[in-house]
Amino acid sequence: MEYRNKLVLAPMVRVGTLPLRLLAAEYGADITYGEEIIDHKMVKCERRVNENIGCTDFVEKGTETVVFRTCLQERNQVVFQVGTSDAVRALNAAQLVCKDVAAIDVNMGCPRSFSISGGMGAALLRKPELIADILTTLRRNLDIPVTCKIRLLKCPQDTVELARRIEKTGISAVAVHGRKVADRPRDPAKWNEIADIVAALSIPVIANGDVFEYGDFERIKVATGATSVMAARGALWNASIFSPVGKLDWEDVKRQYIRKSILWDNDVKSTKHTLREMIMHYSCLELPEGKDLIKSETLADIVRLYGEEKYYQFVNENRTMLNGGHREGKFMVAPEI
Ligand SMILES: Cc1cc2nc3c(=O)[nH]c(=O)nc-3n(C[C@H](O)[C@H](O)[C@H](O)COP(=O)(O)O)c2cc1C
Repeated sequence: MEYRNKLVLAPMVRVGTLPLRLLAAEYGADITYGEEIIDHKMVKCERRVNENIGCTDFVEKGTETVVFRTCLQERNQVVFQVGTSDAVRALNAAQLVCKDVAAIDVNMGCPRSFSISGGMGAALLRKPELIADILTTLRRNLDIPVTCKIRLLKCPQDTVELARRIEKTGISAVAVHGRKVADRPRDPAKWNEIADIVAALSIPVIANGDVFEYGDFERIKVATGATSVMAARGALWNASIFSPVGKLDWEDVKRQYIRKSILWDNDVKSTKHTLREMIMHYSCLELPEGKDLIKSETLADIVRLYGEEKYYQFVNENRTMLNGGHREGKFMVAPEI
């Protein structure tokens, strides 16, 4: 996969499942990261081709829990992000999925206590030897590109030093979230500190932080010198941020997202969480839509809430026809109803 001059959908837990990834790609994202999946969880999964939906699932053995769902359509652009604190376990997780995705990324930026206490995410930033072990092990044993996503350290010079060590492992690119571990999302991203890293490295840097409009892609590129740009919240709120013709009305984007959730039978928790975030940004959860969404327990409830019964019925009655296209390498497109 080529990492230069790309628009990238950032990894987002619960949000970056198949419907949002495909929607972002339709609007113009070149590379789409999946949500972080912890290696412990992934190694308990088996790969299953899901003939009914027309996708490939990684399902926790002994359960029907889908941990990761992907499809042929995104094969050349989807990145599997793993949460890990151990090179061998990370490799085992990556080997399960590497034939179905375009690249593997290691999360080295997550500040949540769950990650830190497990030695994962941002905890890795303090362990350059372990970083080198994980990245080198993945790179030597996988045929697809390996990358990582970091945050800034307290001292800019230390971040540059760490980035140089990361580059030496031979990975294909590094994504830099321009915030420090202790920073909150409302703190402005430090584009100037991303620029220091870009200046020090030869591999592509993917700049991340505070991209909310299409024009911000160019602004952050100019400010940092980075070749590629990654957007998280801007894309979660309105996936058409990737469209060069400008953002579409969020109600239209929301409808497309719901239809993709139906088409790919998305986990209701993911669909609900993503819609909740959109509503909280553009509207208010206290209004009837938000209240009804909170009460929804199944995808069918969400279908009723948004008046998508006809579409739901069409998809469910025509899965065989839709999936036939998938098998032939064409892609599933349900007509407008
Ligand atoms: C809902 C949500 C979930 C996130 N989950 C992940 C994740 O799984 N892995 C990761 O590396 N970063 C995760 N992040 C961080 C984003 O990828 C990104 O680095 C951060 O939000 C800054 O980008 P932004 O200013 O465009 O939002 C998440 C952010 C949000 C808002």
